[in-house]
Amino acid sequence: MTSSPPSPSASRPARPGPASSRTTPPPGAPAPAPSGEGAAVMLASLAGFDGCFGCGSEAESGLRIRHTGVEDGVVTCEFTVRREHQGAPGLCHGGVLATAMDEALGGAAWLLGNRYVTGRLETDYLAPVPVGSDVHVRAWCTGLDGRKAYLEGEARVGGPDGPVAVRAAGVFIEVPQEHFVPES
Ligand SMILES: CCCCCCCCCCCCCC(=O)SCCNC(=O)CCNC(=O)[C@H](O)C(C)(C)COP(=O)(O)OP(=O)(O)OC[C@H]1O[C@@H](n2cnc3c(N)ncnc32)[C@H](O)[C@@H]1OP(=O)(O)O
Repeated sequence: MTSSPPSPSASRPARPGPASSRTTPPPGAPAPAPSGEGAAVMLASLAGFDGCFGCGSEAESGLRIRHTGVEDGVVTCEFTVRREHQGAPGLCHGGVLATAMDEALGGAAWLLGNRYVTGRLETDYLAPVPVGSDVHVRAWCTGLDGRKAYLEGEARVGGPDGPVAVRAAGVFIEVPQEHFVPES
């Protein structure tokens, strides 16, 4: 009689959530109440800037991520994996997917009504993402602690309810406008 190997779900422990201790808000850190006002103020402050590698229309080599909405504090965006995004043959590069997560978590941070930069970004890759895929990303804030905003997000393949390919958690740090360098 031949025996078959145990199924992955039987042999491996369940995967933990995306956040490590460094991307988990400290006990008591408030989760912000959703508000559309912060997004409006921040979008106005970015008016005329199209150079973002993630979402900028003027960034020719960028991902051209499309921001599709904000609801109850959750930011949604999407992009299509092109040939130039490959890592291994036929599959999206992990750094490209990390960029998309950075963009979405960053958007959920800026939604809070202040300017934030990425301090730490953690990513779990759960499934390969083929070239040609539409990748749907969502992100939300899990807590605020002084200048630190804690964020989580996930990327799904093929549609908003498709299989989860990436999960991410991060800490974004609030900075003043003067942190940025004016374009020359
Ligand atoms: C819908 C809305 C759409 C909006 C669209 C817009 C989308 C935009 C999307 C954009 C997406 C793309 C986004 C991008 O690509 S952002 C570009 C990539 N990121 C950077 O360039 C950041 C580079 N780093 C720095 O500039 C400085 O180190 C910063 C400013 C971050 C801190 O230096 P600063 O001297 O100012 O502050 P501090 O050192 O006193 O630290 C302050 C607090 O922060 C805590 N800390 C610091 N580092 C980390 C860390 N790694 N993990 C955890 N925590 C960290 C630190 O412990 C301290 O906590 P506490 O001691 O107070 O408790």
